[in-house]
Amino acid sequence: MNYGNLTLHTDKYQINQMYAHWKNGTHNRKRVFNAFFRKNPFHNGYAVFAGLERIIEYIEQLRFEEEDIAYLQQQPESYDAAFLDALRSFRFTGTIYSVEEGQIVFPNEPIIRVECRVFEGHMIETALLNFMNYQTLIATKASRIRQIVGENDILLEFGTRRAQEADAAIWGARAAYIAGFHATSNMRAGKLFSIPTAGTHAHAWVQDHESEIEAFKSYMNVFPDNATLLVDTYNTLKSGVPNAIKVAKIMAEKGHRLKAIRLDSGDLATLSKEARRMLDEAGFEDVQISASNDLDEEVILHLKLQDAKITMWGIGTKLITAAESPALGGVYKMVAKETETGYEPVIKISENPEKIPTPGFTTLYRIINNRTGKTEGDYVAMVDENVQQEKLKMFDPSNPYKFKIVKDYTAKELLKPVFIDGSLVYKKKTVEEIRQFHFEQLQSIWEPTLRLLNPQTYFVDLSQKVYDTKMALIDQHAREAEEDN
Ligand SMILES: Nc1ncnc2c1ncn2[C@@H]1O[C@H](COP(=O)(O)OP(=O)(O)OP(=O)(O)O)[C@@H](O)[C@H]1O
Ligand SMILES: O=P(O)(O)OC[C@H]1O[C@H](OP(=O)(O)OP(=O)(O)O)[C@H](O)[C@@H]1O
Ligand SMILES: O=C(O)c1cccnc1
Repeated sequence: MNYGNLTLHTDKYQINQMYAHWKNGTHNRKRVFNAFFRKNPFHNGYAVFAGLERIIEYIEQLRFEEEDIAYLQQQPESYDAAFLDALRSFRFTGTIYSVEEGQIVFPNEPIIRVECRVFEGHMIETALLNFMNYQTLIATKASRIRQIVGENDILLEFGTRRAQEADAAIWGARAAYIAGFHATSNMRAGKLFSIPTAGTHAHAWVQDHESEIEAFKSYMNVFPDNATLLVDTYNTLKSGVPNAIKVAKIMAEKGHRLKAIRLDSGDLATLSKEARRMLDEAGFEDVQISASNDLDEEVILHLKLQDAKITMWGIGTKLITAAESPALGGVYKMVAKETETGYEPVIKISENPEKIPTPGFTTLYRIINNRTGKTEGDYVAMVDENVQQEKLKMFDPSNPYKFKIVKDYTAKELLKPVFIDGSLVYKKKTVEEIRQFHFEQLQSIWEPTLRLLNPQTYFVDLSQKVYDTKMALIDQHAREAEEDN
C-alpha cells in the first residue's frame, strides 16, 4: 500500500466542484483565494506561521495516478471519462504567495494567496488548510511555552507517542523547533528536517535491572558523558537521586560527568529543589535537572513561581495535541474573479460582520516604525497600491474614526512569491534558518501583543481602497437583498 501520494487528500466537494466547473466549461476561469484565520489560538495575541514547506511539497507532487483515477471511476457520481482524462494531466499551474514560515501572523490577514484556475483553486484548498492550520497551531503553542520557560532553559519535544498519528508527530516536532524548542525525541523528524534530537531513558531501563543503581551504572557506562538518569522509578529522594549521585561519583573518578537527572512524577517543585540541594552538596552543581509529566503552560508557570530548580523541560501530550485549543480555524476564501477587464473583488456575506472576508486582490504589509524598529500594525492593501509613502493613515476597520498617521516607516511586504505560473520560485530555507528568522521577527512586535495573558489586540488595518471596496460590496449586496424583498 502506498500512502505517499497526497493528491486525493482533499474533500469530495472539491472534486465535485471541479467536475461541475469542467462540465460547464468554466474550469479555466482564474480566481484569487486567500487563506487566513479569524481567531488566535490559546487566547494568544499572535500566531506563528508554519506549514509552507509541506504545502510546497504537496503542490509539487500533485499528480492523479492511475490508482487515483480508478478510485474516482468507482464513485457513484459517474464522472465522465473525459474529466478523468483531464485529471490525468492535472498540474498546478497557478501562482502562490505566502508569508514565510516562522513569521508572526494575526487574525484576518491574508497569509497565503492563491491565484489560479478555479479548477486548481478548489483542488488544493483542503490540503493547504490542513497543513497550515495544524503546523501554525503547534508552532504557536510552542512559542507560548518558550515564553514561559525563558531564554535559558532547554525545551525538549516528547510528543510522538501521544500525537494524533505519525504526520502530526513529525510536522509538530518541526513546528515546535521553529518556535523555540531545542530538540525532539523523534528520530524521523530529526532525520527528515535536520533538527537536533535528544533523549533520556525510560522506567523500563531501571525495571530491567536487578537494582536502580545497577541500571544507572550500566547506562552511564555506555553514555559516560551524555547520560540523563530517570530518578523516580522507586523513590526519587530516597533512592533515585542518591543512586544517581553515587554513580556520578564513580564515573567522575574516571573523568566523566553525569549530564542530568529527570523527574517524571510527584511534586516537581519540591523534588527539584531537594534534588538540587543534594546534587550541589555532592559537588554536582553542573548536573541539570530535567522534568516531564504532563507538563503544560500553567503547570510550568506555577513551577517557576514555586522556584522549581528545573532547567530542562520534556513536553509531550499538551504540546503536540495543542491542549485547550485543539484546532486553528484557518479558512480559504475566494476574494477575486477574473473578468474581461481584470480582477473583480468578490465577497461572502455573513450574519456576523467580523466574519466577512476582505475582498480583492490584496497583499499584506507590516508597517515598521523606522525609529523604534517595532511594528505599528499590519496593513492589507490592493496589490497595485503604493504603500511606501511620506505618511500613512492607519485606521481600525471596525471603527474607522479611530486612526493614526504613521511617518518615517518601512512597509515590509510579508507575502512572498512561492509559485509563479506553476513554477517554484521560493528558495527553501533550512529549519535552522526558519527558527532564526522567527526570533528576528519577534523582535519587531511590542511586548503587550506578545504577553500571554490578555494580550493587546494587534492592528490589522485595511487601506482606504480595500476598506471602500469591502463597504461598497456589502452595500451592493444589501441593496440587492432589499430589491429581492
Ligand atoms: N509543584 C507543582 N505544582 C503544580 N503542578 C505540579 C507540581 N508538581 C507536579 N505538577 C503537575 O501536576 C500533575 C500531577 O500529576 P499526577 O497526579 O498524575 O501525579 P503523579 O505524580 O504523576 O502521579 P503518579 O505517581 O500516579 O504518576 C502533573 O501534570 C504534574 O506536571
Ligand atoms: O507527559 P508528556 O508531556 O506527554 O511527556 C511524555 C511522557 O512520556 C513518557 O511517559 P510514559 O509513561 O509514556 O513512558 P515511561 O515509561 O518512559 O515513563 C515520559 O516519561 C513523559 O512523562
Ligand atoms: O527521552 C525521553 O526522556 C522521552 C522521550 C519520549 C517520551 N518521554 C520521554
